[in-house]
Amino acid sequence: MDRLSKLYGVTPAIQDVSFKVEPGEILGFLGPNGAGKTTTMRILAGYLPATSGTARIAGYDVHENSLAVRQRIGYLPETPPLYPEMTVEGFLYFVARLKGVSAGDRTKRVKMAIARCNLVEKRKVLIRKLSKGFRQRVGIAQAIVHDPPAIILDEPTVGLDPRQIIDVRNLIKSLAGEHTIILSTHILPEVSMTCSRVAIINRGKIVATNSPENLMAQLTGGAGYELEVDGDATQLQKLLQVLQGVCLVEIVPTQQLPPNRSLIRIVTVPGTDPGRDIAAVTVGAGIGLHEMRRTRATLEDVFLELTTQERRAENLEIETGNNLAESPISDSPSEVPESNVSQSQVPESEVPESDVPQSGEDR
Ligand SMILES: Nc1ncnc2c1ncn2[C@@H]1O[C@H](COP(=O)(O)OP(=O)(O)OP(=O)(O)O)[C@@H](O)[C@H]1O
Repeated sequence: MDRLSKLYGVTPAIQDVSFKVEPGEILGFLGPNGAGKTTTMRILAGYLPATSGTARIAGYDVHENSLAVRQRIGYLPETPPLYPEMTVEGFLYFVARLKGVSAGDRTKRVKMAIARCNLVEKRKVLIRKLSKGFRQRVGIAQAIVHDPPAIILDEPTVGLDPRQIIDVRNLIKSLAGEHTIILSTHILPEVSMTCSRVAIINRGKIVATNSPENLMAQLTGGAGYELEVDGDATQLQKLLQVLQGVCLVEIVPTQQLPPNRSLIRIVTVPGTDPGRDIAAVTVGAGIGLHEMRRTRATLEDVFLELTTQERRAENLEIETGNNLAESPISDSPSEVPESNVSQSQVPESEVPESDVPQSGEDR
């Protein structure tokens, strides 16, 4: 996707969003609430027109060829588009037909989706009788039933219990390779556990794209060392603080060390490694060094660093009055929400239930 923007009325929900997803990879689209994830997912899925910019899936422009795109993607919106009075199997036959799977292939595809999503025992059960975790699996099954090359999952684990979350994450991981997956989430561990690459969005703008490991390595906001030393470390703190490559030295209050021992946390300057000097200064000062270990930035550190940097810069601009043209994204809905979505772009999930068969027998 290239420089995708969406205005709701005059309020920008996303601005100049660009990223590329390689075949077979799982890209995590990570951002806090209201960052613009759902808006981006819906544009990609061909259900919402962008105000400007372009996006292509499997070579097809999501706006100009939205029908072709919808046949080539599986989309799981935040609320799965399920029909409670249908059986799991009946619903999947219905979706397969809707997605253009030929009558001859339907049984094979439905069986495959049921098996992939571990729904064999539930295939004859009415959807309304399923737990949330199983419904989510049905949601994923409907997204893969037509074997699309790309799958778009909007917050796929929201509202699930820890066991269900693990199951759904494993299911998603097992789909990579065969399918290209974009998964939006505001949950950090979801990204590090499931995704090979991450795009971080904050207030409508992409602030970083990389593998979780590279992000953690590059933005070493929390990287450095932890030292366990004998006695009071106040003097050592002063000596370490002036070393080249050292950003911050703090004595961490902890009950977990034996008496007369101190824990020191050192944050280092990104791209430097003053480990040898830290050890030399400590030992040279005659201080007993029990342990010295490296600490690395977590994805959480990276995320906080990126999202708070933006906010800090923005606050500064507001304070100096430079931000009048670019007002921050408002959380209040504008008057022109979905009205610019044409009827043909309304997803199946939004089809009134009266328009769909009420039994699972429509094949
Ligand atoms: N239909 C709409 N009309 C007006 N504003 C909207 C509409 N939908 C979303 N917005 C606004 O656009 C911004 C981005 O919303 P979006 O739902 O894309 O974010 P999100 O990252 O998916 O958030 P969440 O994780 O809370 O679902 C928000 O400020 C939101 O209030």
